[in-house]
Amino acid sequence: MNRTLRIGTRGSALALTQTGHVADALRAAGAEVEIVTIATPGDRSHAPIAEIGIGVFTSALRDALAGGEVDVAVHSYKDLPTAPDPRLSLAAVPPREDPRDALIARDGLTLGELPPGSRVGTGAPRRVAQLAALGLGIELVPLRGNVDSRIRKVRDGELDAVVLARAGIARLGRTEEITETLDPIQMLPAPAQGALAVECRVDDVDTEHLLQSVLDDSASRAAVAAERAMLAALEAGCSAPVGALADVVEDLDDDGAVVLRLSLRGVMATEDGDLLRASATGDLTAAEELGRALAAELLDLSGLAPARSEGRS
Ligand SMILES: NCc1[nH]cc(CCC(=O)O)c1CC(=O)O
Repeated sequence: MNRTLRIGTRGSALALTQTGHVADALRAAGAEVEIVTIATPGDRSHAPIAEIGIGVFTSALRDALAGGEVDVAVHSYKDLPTAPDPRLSLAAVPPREDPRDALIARDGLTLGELPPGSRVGTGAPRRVAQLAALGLGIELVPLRGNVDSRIRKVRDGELDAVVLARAGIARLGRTEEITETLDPIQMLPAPAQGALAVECRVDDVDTEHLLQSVLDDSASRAAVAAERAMLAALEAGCSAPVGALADVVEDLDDDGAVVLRLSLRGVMATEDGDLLRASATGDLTAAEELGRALAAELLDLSGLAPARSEGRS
């Protein structure tokens, strides 16, 4: 295969950095690649994500890929809608960055050190629900925009702190500005946070094989598959108050041999702001079943579940 692969990306600093890493890995494997920036309506609008809808950052990129303008699309996985796009193949999930959320606060403060009344910026309902449940007496201020502009609000004194994905801060080379990485016991990340999704057209099998062999990490793929299956089964979409985190853990089988398994934790906020939590462990090869089972448990806890015996398709 000696054509140049055109890799589509959003134009934000974060997206360009992420895509740059993917391009470097493909070049190191001998491929010729070219990066093409695609503007998305999500980049142009300043409205809250909950208002402009799921997929604002990703659908223009997917259309450009399906329409043949580019051959590969690189997304932040957590920004993708849960519904599969039949035109495209998820060819690779590269090794995942640290999936946790992080605090950037004034004066090096941690969450527990923020005085009551502190103004903490975050737009995501998932983060709002989990921060509110900690009962710290902080004021949660709606916030969006790119990583740089969010951090600047702390530097400018407009906010006392912001909560962001650690992975985004790390990819921009700014980890030294983090004042606390939040423990998933307090703050479960968004499903697929810290992971990238690398797509190609479903009929482009040469590109699919190249992406898969050069970039795919099976442990990251399995962890993210469990989290996303949980989210999809909760029919929640990307801005709903759902957190999930799967870890690959070592376990012993019946004969005492070490096997790798997936350990999945999930949290869902009710309309009253209560947090429902559940966790389960399952086979690495049955990630989606594990995610669906945990979603069913959370729905049971919420009282919203259809009777288990009816099954959820
Ligand atoms: N929706 C915005 C978005 N999409 C991906 C990341 C960070 C990188 C990642 O999670 O992969 C961010 C910023 C944030 O949530 O702080």
